[in-house]
Amino acid sequence: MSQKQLDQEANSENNKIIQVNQLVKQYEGGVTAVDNISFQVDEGEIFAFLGPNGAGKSTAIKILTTVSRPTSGEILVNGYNTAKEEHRVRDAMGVVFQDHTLDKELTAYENLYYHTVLYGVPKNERKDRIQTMLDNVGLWERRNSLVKTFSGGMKRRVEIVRALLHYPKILILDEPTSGLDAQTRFFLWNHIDEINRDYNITVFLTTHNLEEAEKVAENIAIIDQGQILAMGSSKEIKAQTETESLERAFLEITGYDLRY
Ligand SMILES: Nc1ncnc2c1ncn2[C@@H]1O[C@H](COP(=O)(O)OP(=O)(O)OP(=O)(O)O)[C@@H](O)[C@H]1O
Repeated sequence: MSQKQLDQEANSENNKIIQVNQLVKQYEGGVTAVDNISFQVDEGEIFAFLGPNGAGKSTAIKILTTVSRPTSGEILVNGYNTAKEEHRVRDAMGVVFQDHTLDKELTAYENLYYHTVLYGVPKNERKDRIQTMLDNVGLWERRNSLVKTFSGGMKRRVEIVRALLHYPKILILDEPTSGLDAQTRFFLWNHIDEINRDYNITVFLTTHNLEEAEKVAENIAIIDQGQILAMGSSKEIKAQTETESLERAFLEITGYDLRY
């Protein structure tokens, strides 16, 4: 048995679908955006990665999603190294980035179809998957509209569909609800919760909305200045800080000073 197979067997045994080991990222000019962090995410859990502006969340997500490489340390996704086995890692995950990334000049259907081609979804399954998933977010009727005519909430719903079309094991959401109205936020969190429960998809998310994180996440890591300052369930973090809400616990842990 190869080392890779042994590693993967070990991972599946203890169910750690994301393993972050002593991760460091230094940018040119000397900023240490991620400063030796380690944590693990169990398969099937909803994990929230929280921190103030500039804490290092996006930097860590870029490494996790193979967009950037670590200075040292590593991230293993489903047993594969994000810096060395990019394709395997990308196949295992669906990503919704903070900024909208759909092609505005194409229709919703065209955007999604393009993704199924790119990710090798079998040809005879493409239309059905798109129809079922667009239906689930209430947008099948709008499939032939150009994305540039969509509201922010509609775009986000299409982006979540796109992230799921190739049946990933992990869904990565970087501030999925920022700038969206209460109705869309309510809908999206319920949808994410449902996907997680029905298909055992692991969800790794960042958000500045701590109330929403508290409702949806089973485990939370709080990062600031590149370092993890607290980790556990919302209940555990509140108990550690003797606070009543995650928002207050977060402020106690990361401090009350404004960030630049
Ligand atoms: N390309 C870059 N070059 C140099 N420094 C960078 C670069 N990208 C980010 N940084 C710095 O690294 C640190 C972490 O930034 P990062 O964007 O990862 O934080 P964040 O937690 O995602 O913040 P936000 O909540 O505002 O999105 C900050 O000090 C930031 O200024």
